[in-house]
Order: sequence, then C-alpha cells, then structure tokens
Amino acid sequence: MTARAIMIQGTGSNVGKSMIVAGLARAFVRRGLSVAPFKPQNMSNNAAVTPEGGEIGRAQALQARAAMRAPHTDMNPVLLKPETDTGAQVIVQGKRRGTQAAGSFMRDKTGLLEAALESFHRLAADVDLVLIEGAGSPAETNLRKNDIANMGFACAADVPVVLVGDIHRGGVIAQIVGTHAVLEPQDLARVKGFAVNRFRGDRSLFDAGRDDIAARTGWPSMGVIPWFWDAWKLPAEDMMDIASRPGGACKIVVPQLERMANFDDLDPLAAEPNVTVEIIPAGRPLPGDADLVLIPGSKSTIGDLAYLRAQGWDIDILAHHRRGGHVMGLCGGYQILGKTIDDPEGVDGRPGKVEGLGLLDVHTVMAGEKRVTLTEAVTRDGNLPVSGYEIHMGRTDGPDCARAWLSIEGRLEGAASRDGRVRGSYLHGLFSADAFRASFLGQLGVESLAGYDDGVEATLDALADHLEEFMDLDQLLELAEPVAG
Ligand SMILES: NC(=O)CC[C@H](N)C(=O)O
Repeated sequence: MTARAIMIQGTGSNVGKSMIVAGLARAFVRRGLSVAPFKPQNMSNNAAVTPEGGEIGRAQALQARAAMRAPHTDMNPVLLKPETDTGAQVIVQGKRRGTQAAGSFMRDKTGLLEAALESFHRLAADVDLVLIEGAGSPAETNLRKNDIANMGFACAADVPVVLVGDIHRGGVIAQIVGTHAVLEPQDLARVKGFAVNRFRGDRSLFDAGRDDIAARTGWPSMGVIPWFWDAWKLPAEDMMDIASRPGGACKIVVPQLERMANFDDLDPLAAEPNVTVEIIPAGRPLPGDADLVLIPGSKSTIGDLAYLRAQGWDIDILAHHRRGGHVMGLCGGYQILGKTIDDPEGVDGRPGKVEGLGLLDVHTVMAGEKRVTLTEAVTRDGNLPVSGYEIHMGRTDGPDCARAWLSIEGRLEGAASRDGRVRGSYLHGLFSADAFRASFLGQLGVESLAGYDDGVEATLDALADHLEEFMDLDQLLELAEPVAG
C-alpha cells in the first residue's frame, strides 16, 4: 500500500496542532481511510504507554485513539522529557536513552533523524494516510540546522506542509506572512497551504485578512477554524492547557508542580459535574477548604519536592491532613508523600537523598530499569477494575505498603496510612475507570455523574464534525503526497 502523508506545522507552540491532527485523524477514518498520527519529536512530560511497553507523547496517544488504532512507539520516535531547565530525558522509539543537556542535544542528534525516518516508513507501510505533526515553529531559524521536528523532517521525508496560525493570541497575519518571510527557499517550497485556528466571533469579518495572507504568501487557505469549546474534555497535552475547572461542591486541589508528569490523571475528575478541580500555581497557598489534595506525577521528584516546599505547600498539605482531609499521591506524588527519596545516580534529575512529607511510611529508591507498562488492577476492597499505566524509575516500599489498596495480578500496589486518608499509588490513569471513580468520589461524599471514555469519544467525533465544517478536507487530502520509498 502506498500511504500518503501531510505535515501540520504551527507558527508557534500551542497553536492547536495536536488537536487539529486528532480531529483530522477521526474525520479521515470516518471517511474510510486507515490513518496513523506521527510526530517525529515531541517535548513533553505527559507521556502515554504503548502496548509494547514504550513511551510516546500523550497527544500522539490521543491522536491514535482518534484514528481508532492502538498507540505505537513509531508514532513519536523522539520524546524529550525535561528534568531541569537545561536537561531532558531522551526517549527514542519508546525507550529511555539517557539524560542529555539541552546544549549537547542541539549539537548531537546522532541517529535521531534515522530513527524518525525508520518509524515514519514503518507506519506508512501500514496505512492509507500519515498525519504528521510538527513541534513549535519552523520559523525558529536558529534551530533549523540539525532540525528533525519541523522542516528538517519534512525535507528528509519529502512531505508537504500546511502551516497553522493562532488568531486568538493575536497577530495571525504576521505569524503566517512572517513565517513565509524567514523560511529558506527549499523549506518554503514544502508549504502548500495555511489555516487559521481558534477564531472567535463572526468569521466573515476575517475574510479580508485571510485573503491578504493568501495574496502575500501565494498559499491557499485550508480554512478559518472557530474555537472548539469542548477541547477541555480531551486529555491535555501541555501544561499550558490544563486549567482549573469549576464544577460542583467537591473540591480537589492540585499543586502545580514544576515538572508535573501525566496530568491526564486530572481529566476524568475535571469532567465530573460535582467536582471542582483547582490547579494551584506557584506563589499561592493551597486553599484550606479542599476535600482532597491530589499530588500529581513528577518527572523529577526530588526537584519538585524542593519546589513544593519553596511554595510552602508542604505546610498546607500537612495542615489539610491534620484537619481531617484526604490526600492522594500518584507516582511522583506518591513518592513525595513518603519518608525518603533516594536517587544516588541522579537518574531522575539531580542526585541525592531527601526526606519526603512523611505522610506515608514508605521509602523510594530510584535506580535500574525504567518501568513502563500498561497495567490492569483491581481495588482490594471492592474488586473494582482499574486500568492504568506506569512510567517510573522509582521503587517504593515500607510498612504502609501492607495497606496497599490495589492489586495487580495478585501483587499488592500502592500504600495507605493507618486512617486511610492518605493514599499513594504508581498507577496513572486510574480515574478513567468509571466504577472506581464513582466509588472513590463516593468516599469523598459526592456522586459520579459522568462516563469518561464515552465523553472523550463523543468529543473526538464533535471535533471531526467541526473540522469537516470549517476546513477544506478534500483539498487537504489532495495536498497529501504519496510517501517516497
Ligand atoms: N510518572 C512519574 O510521576 C514518575 C515519578 C518519578 N519521576 C520516577 O521516575 O520514579
């Protein structure tokens, strides 16, 4: 089969590329094509686990779901997970390759373009259409040399590009015309069209603006896409996209860690009408009226523990617990709740051994192989099924693990305090299980009113309808070119 491919690049990060690729994937699947999403290089601490036990960006996992395919490590062959301001864990074709400083990554990308091309061609051998997503913007001329995320990949793979701008942040004419102005001729020749995303109001008011972009660039418009109001119902890719979600009386408070990882854990809770999820940014105390403080995962637990203390959140969490409140820690958050965290070789950030909050009598050691796996578990009290995933270097043990509240094929998972109000587990994604979430919220005194996965499916269909209406999908498909062998 000869697949066709097209690449969606943006005029900047967060212009809505991943959402557009997800919507296009669902729309083209509904038109009868087999579709695979692909992003050569992603930078995100929000990872998903594939059935083969590898890691990819969560956005590609959502796009795979939109395309009705299992996620695969080939869909995002290079994933950078920031650990500090200057260093990141590098994941290649799903596996941790090590930690690299930003500067050395820029200079030395040995083998990465080859890995990206290999993955791309493997995907293309299997489907009718590969929808490729760029990263950031191709207008960052200083990053063009050695690039594998945008034009560097588009040129190497010989694929056409559509450029998306974001009118909501302003200056969209300059975004697109400006990108046209700074691209080198060989990159410019790749761009076949543009689209304007996140339009609010009367679209006809922008007709002249759209025509001006077309006249100045020579590119046809693929559409002016109105704001998609239900976007929040889809798993968030970027920390910038997660927002507090006002809802009902039950208040779940989440300290926004600097290296927060796998925050899709919050989505099923935020989708509950009876629940308000409040994400607290640095500089603000955790509110005193929380029903539950949820400490999310962290890419660098020791670093984020210091960050949490610098905000005074340790004091807030201990006070909340003393007042009778519930505390839950997931993965990095679980480790933070324990007594000690020991990372002798710095496999998770800076090396060191530190004391945790001590709300759980457990100890964590970071070492050895990274555990990356899809996991099916059941709750020990009600035998409720929970499916989730694990991504961690740390191993946690201690007396409170005897009160583990989950069981994975007979093995105990997690820990709880004697009074049961403090709980931790390595299992990400557990709140998507409707029955478990209902029972968990029941313990906090509220009723669950939402079916989470059904809601995501309905939103992906609505997104596909939205793009069918406001983008020229026939023309987009015509622009897609056969993948050169
Ligand atoms: N996903 C997580 O929260 C990971 C926790 C920690 N960074 C570890 O690797 O063990």
